[in-house]
Amino acid sequence: MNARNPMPVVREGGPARDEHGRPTPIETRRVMIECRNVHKYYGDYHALRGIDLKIREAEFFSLLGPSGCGKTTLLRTIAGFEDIGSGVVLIDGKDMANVPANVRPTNMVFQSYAIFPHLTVAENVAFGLRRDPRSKAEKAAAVEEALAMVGLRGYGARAAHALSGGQRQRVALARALILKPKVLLLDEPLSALDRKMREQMQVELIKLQRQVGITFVLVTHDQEEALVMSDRIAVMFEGEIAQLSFAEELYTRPASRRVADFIGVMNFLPARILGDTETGVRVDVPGFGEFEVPAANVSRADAGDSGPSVGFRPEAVTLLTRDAPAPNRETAGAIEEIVYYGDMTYYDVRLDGSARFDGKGHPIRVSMRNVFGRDLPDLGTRTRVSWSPGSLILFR
Ligand SMILES: Nc1ncnc2c1ncn2[C@@H]1O[C@H](COP(=O)(O)OP(=O)(O)OP(=O)(O)O)[C@@H](O)[C@H]1O
Repeated sequence: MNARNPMPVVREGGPARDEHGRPTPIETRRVMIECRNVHKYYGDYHALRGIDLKIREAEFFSLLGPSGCGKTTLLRTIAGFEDIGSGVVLIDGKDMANVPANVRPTNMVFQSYAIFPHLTVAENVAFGLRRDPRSKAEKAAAVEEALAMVGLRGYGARAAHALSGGQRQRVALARALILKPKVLLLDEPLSALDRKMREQMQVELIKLQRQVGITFVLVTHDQEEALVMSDRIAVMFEGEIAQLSFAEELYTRPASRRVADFIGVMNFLPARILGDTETGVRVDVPGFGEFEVPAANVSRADAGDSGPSVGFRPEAVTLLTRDAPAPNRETAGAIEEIVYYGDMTYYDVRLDGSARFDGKGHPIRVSMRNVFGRDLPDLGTRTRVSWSPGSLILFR
């Protein structure tokens, strides 16, 4: 805060901002949703196993995990559609124990848009205001404002059944936002859309969330969607949170091999631990040889049955073309698979000596941006891979 501007600038419903108008860091914001040791049973089935989390003001938060991990159950628990076995759910500091769903400061948008096809767009949006005491004219203005917010200005008189999937989801969003909830809960809202529309709506949702400045909680099983949209992400497996981190940290510093495997593509190679040093851990990895993994890259999580391994992303190593400058470290190998994606290509490279531990050999996946007009290496070509110990993570 500076002298000219002693009060934090607070937008309606949004987070506090610094003197440059930037939102304050998420960790310092007010807690909007808190779960303390939440357990949920369906009969004998233990669906939520001690959920602890804090979601903050004006944050875009995602619950990510495979089918059946409990993310929808957790979202419905926050909304008040599910009773919990034990634990506490607080919203904006208030215990929700005896607060029914319809009076919680939350609103939910579902995958199936749940709009009424026989009503107009405006009638659908106004449905949220049916118990609102405001005058007809005031409500009509609010509807128009909500439609403008989701990019549907002037669509009010249209029949809802004549809309595209993306437009219907916008109507559902407008209907949820018109009630000015403190929290918007989104259960796989984009999963019914085709890829192009989904990507467009992802960007629009991010913009919308910034504009309205309220807390969004998104349920998704799509890791790319979670990374694109979220400030922070909770990865869930079997009713538990395996990692709760900022998107970039989750990708670059997964807390366990399982999280690493779930988020994006990750190469794993078996590692022999040679010993701890003052600055890290010395390892021996087939194809890479002996080197030291810096302490910051040593995962604290148990590697489990699979034994110690090093993991790295396809973009963490580089395929060297003939004219490349001298690399950090390099290993030779042969390209045994090529998967072309237009803007980039995956190369599966079998490194020399990669079969040293178990005789099987382990191809690694390397990604490379395609440069227009430059020839791509062919299948079977000998190549060099450049890497550095700092871009590998040790799971021990
Ligand atoms: N009403 C219910 N009665 C009994 N079991 C349920 C009920 N709802 C969910 N479950 C079970 O609880 C577990 C978690 O379900 P939930 O819907 O929360 O998973 P999810 O992570 O959202 O998965 P998906 O992406 O498939 O929806 C699943 O094993 C599911 O079968």
